[in-house]
Amino acid sequence: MEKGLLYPVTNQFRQDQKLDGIWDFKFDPEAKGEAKGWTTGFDDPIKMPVPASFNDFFTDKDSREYTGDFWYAKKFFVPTYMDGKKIQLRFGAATHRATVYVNGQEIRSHEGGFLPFTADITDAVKLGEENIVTLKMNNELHRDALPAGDTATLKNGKKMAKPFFDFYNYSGLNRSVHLLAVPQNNIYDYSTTYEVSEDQATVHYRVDATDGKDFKVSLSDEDGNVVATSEGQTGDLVVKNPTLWQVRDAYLYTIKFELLDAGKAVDEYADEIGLRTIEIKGHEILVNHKSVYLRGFGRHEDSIYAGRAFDLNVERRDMNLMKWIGANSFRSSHYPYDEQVYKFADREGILITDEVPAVGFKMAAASFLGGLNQSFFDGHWIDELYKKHIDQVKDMIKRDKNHPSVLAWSLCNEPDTSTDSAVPYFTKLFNDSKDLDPEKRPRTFTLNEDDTFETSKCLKFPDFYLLNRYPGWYHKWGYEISDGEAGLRAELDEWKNSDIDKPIVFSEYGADTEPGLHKLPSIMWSEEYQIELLDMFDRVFDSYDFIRGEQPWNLADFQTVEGNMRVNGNKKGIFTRDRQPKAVAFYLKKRWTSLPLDY
Ligand SMILES: CCCN1C[C@@H](O)[C@H](O)[C@@H](C(=O)O)C1
Repeated sequence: MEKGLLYPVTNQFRQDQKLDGIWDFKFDPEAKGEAKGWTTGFDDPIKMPVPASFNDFFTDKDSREYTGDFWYAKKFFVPTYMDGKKIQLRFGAATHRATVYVNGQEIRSHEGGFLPFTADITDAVKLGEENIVTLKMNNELHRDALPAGDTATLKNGKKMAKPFFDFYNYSGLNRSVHLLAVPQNNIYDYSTTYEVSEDQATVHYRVDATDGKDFKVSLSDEDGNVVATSEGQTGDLVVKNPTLWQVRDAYLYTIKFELLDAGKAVDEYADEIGLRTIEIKGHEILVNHKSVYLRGFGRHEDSIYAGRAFDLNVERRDMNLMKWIGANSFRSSHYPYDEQVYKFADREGILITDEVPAVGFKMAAASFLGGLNQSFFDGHWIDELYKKHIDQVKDMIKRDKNHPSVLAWSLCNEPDTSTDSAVPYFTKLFNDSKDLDPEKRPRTFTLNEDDTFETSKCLKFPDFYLLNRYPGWYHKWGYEISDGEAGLRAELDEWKNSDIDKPIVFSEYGADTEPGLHKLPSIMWSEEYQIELLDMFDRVFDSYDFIRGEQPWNLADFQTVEGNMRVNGNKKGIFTRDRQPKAVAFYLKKRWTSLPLDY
């Protein structure tokens, strides 16, 4: 678990320099890089862009599909003005694990390919000189790691990723690398909680520094006017006649913390926050005490060329597509996204269900991807897995807790909850995570269609339900879709007649659709069928008032493992992988823009 995960800033006390660009890269299939001295660099490097997944740049299959150890290296200069500071390297995402060396000195290791970590290199760097950072990385999949899968060894000795999940195992330095210089005595974390009413908002804050509790705190509006001040490690900022952060109508204040030593400022950290509250009341999801109906998508960080790398250009396009279609939310399926995604959503007033990469915890569902047909939670790997799982839940919440756009935390995607062995695992997970978020936002996980009202043994844990349902695609498909609708209604009638009074959001449903394939009457894979399937689901959604959200799968087509069920990836996108609309996009736009924005 990381001590602090504040997003890097430059100010009068801090320096943030990105090391993005071309790095040296080399595969290490024999895992002998250390023995060969690669900790201080290596010959015959491949010139590799960062941030980027390495896979799709290559023209040979062995390189694209490479699984095992691989290395990055980059020379960087540390200016003398950083002398006296704590000097750090911050990696936005190293997928899936990394060991960091600076000038040949091992600094630290990190497990988990979708959350940042910081390496303190103060004692390893040479000031006023060129230094070298190298990373030994590895992208193998294991049942006791997130995301879950296996790594097979083929008869030719090459390793192969066997994901228990439906997205490509893109690997590498997928997000930016920052060279940071911060004061020895620095602010490393803060949190806020809110009370809001028409004429007043109160921001309860807490701020933590490595040494000292003497702080000055201010809150400014979007015009730079200071609207409230406070002092001390904890306190309240009271705003009269506030402009609240609303769904699709965002307003961001700037909170600024100054750390004082003997009355003199020695560090400062400023960030944008939104004044809003999140509640679940009965089967309603409330933002600022007002019921919200979620409409949006499951997504992936995925694009042509750079794979899973964060790309500002793609994110700008995706945000515009979501605004165009009338969406107000998305789930960060199936892993926490780059921090800049949350900043975009903060600005656009879009709600995020933030999901940790606990995906593939279900052998049966993974069977078409090569899993086994048994209960995942009966496995011998569970104890080791749990340590990594809760560690990444802690870091996800620590990193993302101050974003107004974060609505809820999804602690798992489609776990195997129909067996008794899942219950102790989820009991521990929900106990260990209940105090991590100062705002106590709702916690949930997605329920696969094997995990129904009848069969799941873990329905008591989620604060609201995320249902992934695929009648019309994975069963009762084509002309049989009417039986699919009947089955869906039968399950929802059980929820309706039960004593459960929590919101249900449909977090996945959809049909693979080849853009440009038209058929009258429809046929599966045609654009017409995708519309028919969504129209069936929408008829069902409109029949039950406890359904408080619809998030079809997926915003855009995305890459998966190759297989006889995938046509160059998953084609359930409402938009193509190059972000152009399929016919269904116009159907959804008409439905969603007919609803008030803040409905
Ligand atoms: C059946 C598993 C649920 N869901 C997970 C998601 O990651 C997949 O892409 C999606 C699908 O198969 O299209 C199904």
